[in-house]
Amino acid sequence: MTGTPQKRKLWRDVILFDGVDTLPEPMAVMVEGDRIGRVVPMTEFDEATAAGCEEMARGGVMTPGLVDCHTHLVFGGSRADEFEQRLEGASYEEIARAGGGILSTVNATRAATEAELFEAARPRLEALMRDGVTTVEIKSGYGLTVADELKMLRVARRLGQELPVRVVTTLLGAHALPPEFRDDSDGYIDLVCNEMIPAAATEGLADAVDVFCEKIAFSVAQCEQVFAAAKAHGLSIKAHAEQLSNLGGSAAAARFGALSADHIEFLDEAGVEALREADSVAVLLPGAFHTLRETRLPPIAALRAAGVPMAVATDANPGSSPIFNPTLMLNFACTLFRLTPREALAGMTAHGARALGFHEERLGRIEEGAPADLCLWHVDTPAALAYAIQPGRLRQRVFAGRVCELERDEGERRHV
Ligand SMILES: N=CN[C@@H](CCC(=O)O)C(=O)O
Ligand SMILES: [Zn+2]
Repeated sequence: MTGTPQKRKLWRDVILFDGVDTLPEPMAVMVEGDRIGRVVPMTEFDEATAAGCEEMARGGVMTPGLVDCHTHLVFGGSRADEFEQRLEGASYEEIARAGGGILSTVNATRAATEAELFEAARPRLEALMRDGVTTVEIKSGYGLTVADELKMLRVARRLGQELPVRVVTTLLGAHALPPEFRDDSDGYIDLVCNEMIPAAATEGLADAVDVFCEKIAFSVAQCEQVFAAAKAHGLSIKAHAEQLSNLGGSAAAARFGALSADHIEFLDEAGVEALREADSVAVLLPGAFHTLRETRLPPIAALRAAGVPMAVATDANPGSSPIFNPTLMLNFACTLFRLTPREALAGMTAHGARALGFHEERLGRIEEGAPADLCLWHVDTPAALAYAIQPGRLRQRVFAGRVCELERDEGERRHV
C-alpha cells in the first residue's frame, strides 16, 4: 500500500458484530491509518471527536473482514469429471486410490506455469473478496516436488502482493504420495522434511506447514516427522486430520502445538481434549462435508463444551470443496453442523484469525488498536448473513484501513 496520508474515517450507527458477539446498541467506528481507532456506542458519541473525519457510511451491519483460514486456491485443471464419477457411485477414497482425485490436480498443476496458475487463481480469490474476505490462507500441495511446491507458494505470495488482501501461505507437501514415490512413502516424507521445508523456509515462502493424516495419505508417525521439521524451521503447524477415519492426527498435531486441526469429522473425546490442552483451533469445513456427502458430523457439542474455538472455512479446492462463497459456508455451518449464526460468524472472523496465528494482533476483532479490516453489509442483522444464501450483500470492504473497490466479475474470466 502506498503512503498518501489517510484521513480518519468514520462509520456511524452501525450494528456491530465484533468477532465474538453482536453488540446490543448501534455503534460508531473510527479508523486511523490501518488500525481501528475508537469504537463507541452512539449514545456516547461526541460530534467533536468526529471533526475532521471522513464519513464513510451511516447505518448497516458491520463485521470484521472475513478470514478464510483453509483454502487450496492455487491449482491447475478442473475435476468436474470426478464430480460426475462420484454421482455415478464412486467414492472420494476410491477415486484417490485409482490415481485420480488430488493426483489428477497434481498433473495439471505441474504442467502449468507460474503465470498460468496466477491467472487461474486470481478470479477465485476475487470471488472470496467480493463476499467479504480480507485474510485468506492458501496451501500448496498439488506440486509434490520441491520445485512445484515452491512454484505454488510463489503464486500464493504474489496474490497477496498484487491484491488488497492478506495472504497466509502454508506448505502442504505431505498432501498425497506422488507417483514417482509409489513404493517409498517414507522416502517422500524424507524429501518433504529434508528439502521442501528447508527450501520454503529459507526463501520465506511458507508461514506454516500442513499434512494430510489419513489412510489414503500419511500415517501419524510420518506426520510427526513433518511437524518436527516444521518446528525446527520455525514454521507453524496445521493438520488435515480425522476427515475419513480416526487415526489420532489431531492429537499428534496438538502435541506439536498446532495452530489448528482441520476437518475432524472423526475426532473423538481424547482428540477434543488434546486440542483444548494445546489451545488449538478446530477448523470446520462444511463445504467438503457437503460435497462428499459425508454422514459423520464433527463433534460440535464436545468441542463447544470443552471451549475449543471453532473456525469455519471454505476449503476452496477443485475436488472436495469447489466452493468460493464464504458466506455460504456460514449457512452450511449452521444448517449442516448446527452452529449458531453467532458461532459461525466468530468462526470466520476471530477464530479463523486465531487458526492462522493472528490472535495476539486481534485480527478478526473490531476493537481499538485491532487491524482495520472491516465489512459493511446489506443485511439487517449479523445473523442474517448465515440465514440467507444470497450473493451481492457486501456494501463496503475495508482492508488495512482503506475502502477497496469491490472487484467485479468480468464475465470473460475462466472459472473452475
Ligand atoms: N483432504 C485433503 N485435502 C483437500 C482436498 C483436496 C482435493 O480433493 O483436491 C481437502 O482439504 O479437502
Ligand atoms: Zn484442505
